[in-house]
Amino acid sequence: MLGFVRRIRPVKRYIHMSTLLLAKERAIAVEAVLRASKLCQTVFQHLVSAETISKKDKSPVTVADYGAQAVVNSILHAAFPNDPIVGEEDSSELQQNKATCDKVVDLANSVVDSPMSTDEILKAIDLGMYTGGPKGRFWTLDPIDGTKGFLRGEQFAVCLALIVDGQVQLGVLGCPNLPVELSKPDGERGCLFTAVKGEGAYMRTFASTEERRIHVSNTSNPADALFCESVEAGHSSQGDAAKIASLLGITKPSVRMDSQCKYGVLARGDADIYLRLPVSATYEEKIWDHAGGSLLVQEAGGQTCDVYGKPLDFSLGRTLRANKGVVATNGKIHDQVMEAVRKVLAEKQ
Ligand SMILES: Nc1ncnc2c1ncn2[C@@H]1O[C@H](COP(=O)(O)OS(=O)(=O)O)[C@@H](OP(=O)(O)O)[C@H]1O
Ligand SMILES: [Mg+2]
Ligand SMILES: [Mg+2]
Ligand SMILES: [Mg+2]
Repeated sequence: MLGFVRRIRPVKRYIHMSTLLLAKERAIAVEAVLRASKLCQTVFQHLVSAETISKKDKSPVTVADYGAQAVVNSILHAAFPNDPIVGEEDSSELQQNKATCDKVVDLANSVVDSPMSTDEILKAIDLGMYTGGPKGRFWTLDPIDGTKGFLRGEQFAVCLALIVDGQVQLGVLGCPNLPVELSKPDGERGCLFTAVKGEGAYMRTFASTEERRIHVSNTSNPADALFCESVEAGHSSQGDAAKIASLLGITKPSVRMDSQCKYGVLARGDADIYLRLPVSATYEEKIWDHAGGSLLVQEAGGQTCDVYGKPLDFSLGRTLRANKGVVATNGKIHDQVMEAVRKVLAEKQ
């Protein structure tokens, strides 16, 4: 009996220690995402579309994008100085525009404890230039995912994830404009989703620190499923999503939403399928657009893969270059959804 106790004790201690270690990363990530979300909310509420700059890829980038990346990166760097960061933005264009740069500095300093100089802010943004890869640990940040949603006054998210040896271990999504209950759009808004690998998925509101465990839906008949997809028609790939829905017998209109908020609503059971079909042969999905959200769905009991059924591979650099598109479901209807995706994609060959 004593021998048995001796054998299990070290195991217990190991589990406890690993949870504690993860707890620091989780707490810092939550703090960073909440502060960046606060910054985004300030801009969101006083949005002036003239403040957007057109980047080469024509996606709108706002002062909030840069400010949020500066805030998250500086908080991460203070807590984990050796951790590299794969962030969406860099400061090259910002450095050419002093007026925007001054706004970013003021905005970032409005949510951090110790004010940073312009130079410190630019350096913090550029901490995000890591290339990613298969070894070691790094963070990946999308300071505002769904910039188009942000500019339209709809859904956007601050998305942060920790990747260790190619596996997503922690994901935190701040969704400042997401209704706490999707069916009550006039009710409270602001949701924070957190998932640690092996420890489940959680949601809290911005107004309260109380977390509740979340789970995907129980929908087991694909015909009853609710689809969630991007607002951009282009991401639905010329009616292919509609064909897939029709093969599954789905008659309900899809919920269209920008950003990784889609993973959040799937994880908490408000939708059953998130479909992201490949938009072009050459587009590679970015790791920061999927890392946190895909872990969240898995930890809530769902499944994620690409349109060919391959696991999302976060070990190949800044993009998911081995994958095409994304399919995320509540798990129960995953096989039927994948079968319909296969059929519709095969018709195109
Ligand atoms: N051509 C193309 N194909 C696929 N994906 C693209 C493409 N262009 C951009 N992006 C990325 O989509 C991110 C926004 O995803 P959403 O799901 O919010 O899309 S949508 O805006 O509702 O269409 C968006 O993230 P943000 O830039 O952070 O908003 C982009 O990384
Ligand atoms: Mg972008
Ligand atoms: Mg994005
Ligand atoms: Mg972004």
